[in-house]
Amino acid sequence: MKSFIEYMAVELHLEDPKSDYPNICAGTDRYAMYKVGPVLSVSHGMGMPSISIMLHELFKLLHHANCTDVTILRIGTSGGIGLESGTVVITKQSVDATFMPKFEQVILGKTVVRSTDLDTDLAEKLLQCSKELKQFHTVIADTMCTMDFYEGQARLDGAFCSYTEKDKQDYLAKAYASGVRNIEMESLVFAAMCKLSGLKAAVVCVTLLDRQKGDQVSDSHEVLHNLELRPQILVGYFIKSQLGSSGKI
Ligand SMILES: O=P(O)(O)O[C@H]1O[C@H](CO)[C@@H](O)[C@H]1O
Ligand SMILES: O=c1cc[nH]c(=O)[nH]1
Repeated sequence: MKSFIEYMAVELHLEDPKSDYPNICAGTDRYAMYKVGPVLSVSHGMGMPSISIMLHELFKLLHHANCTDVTILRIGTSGGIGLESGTVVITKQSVDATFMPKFEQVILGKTVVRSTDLDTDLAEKLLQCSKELKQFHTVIADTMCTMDFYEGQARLDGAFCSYTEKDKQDYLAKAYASGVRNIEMESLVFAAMCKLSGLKAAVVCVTLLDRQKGDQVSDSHEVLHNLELRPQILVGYFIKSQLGSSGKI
C-alpha cells in the first residue's frame, strides 16, 4: 500500500523529498492506509470478512470527509483459468463458487442476496488504458470469488482434499465455460458493497498461475513481484489520466 502511494506520488508529480507517507491507521493493526493528493491506498487483508469490515469503515470515513466523485479500485492477485500467468483481468462480473453473480449474507437470521454488478464503463476505460500502455495482456472477464484458497478454489494441495484431479479439472472447465477467467477471495462483497453505496468500482487482478496447470504459486519472488506490479501500473495510469482530464492535477 505504501509503495503504491510512493509510486503515485511520482506519477502525479506530488512527491516531496522531505515527506514520508505515514500509515493513517497506525492505531490499529486491522489495515494500513496511505494518502497522496486525492489518492487513498488501503490494505484489506484476505477474504470477504476482512475486506467488508474495511469497506464499512472506509465508506463512513469518505462520508464524514465529504468526499465526492469517488472511484474504488481493488488491485490484487488471483489464480487464472486458461490464461497465461501475468495476464491482468478486469472483472466484468464477480460470481460466487457456483458461478452466480450474487453475494449472500445472513442479516438478522435471514439470507439477504445482493447484486455484484460492477461499472461496465469503468472496466472499458481500464482496458483502454492497458491498450495504451502496451506492457501486458489484459482482458475483461468474470472473476470467481471463493471463501477459501484451498478446497474452495479446487486445489489438491491443502491439508484436506476430498476430490480427484479429474473432479478439479471438470470444475475449472465449468467455471471457464461460464465465463470465469480468474479466482480470488474478495471481489464478491467488494462489488456488492460498492454497488450498494453507489460508488463506481472495479477489480483489477493479475493472474499468478494457470490453475488448469497446477495449484502452487511457484515463480521466484522477483518474478512474482514484477507480476504484482501490473495492476498498480494499470490503475496508476488510469488515475493519472482521469485526474489529468478533469484538471485536478
Ligand atoms: O493479492 P490479494 O489482494 O491478497 O488477493 C488474493 O490473494 C489472497 C490469497 O493468496 C486473497 O486475498 C486473494 O483474493
Ligand atoms: O490462485 C490464487 C492466487 C492468488 N489468489 C487466490 O485467491 N488464488
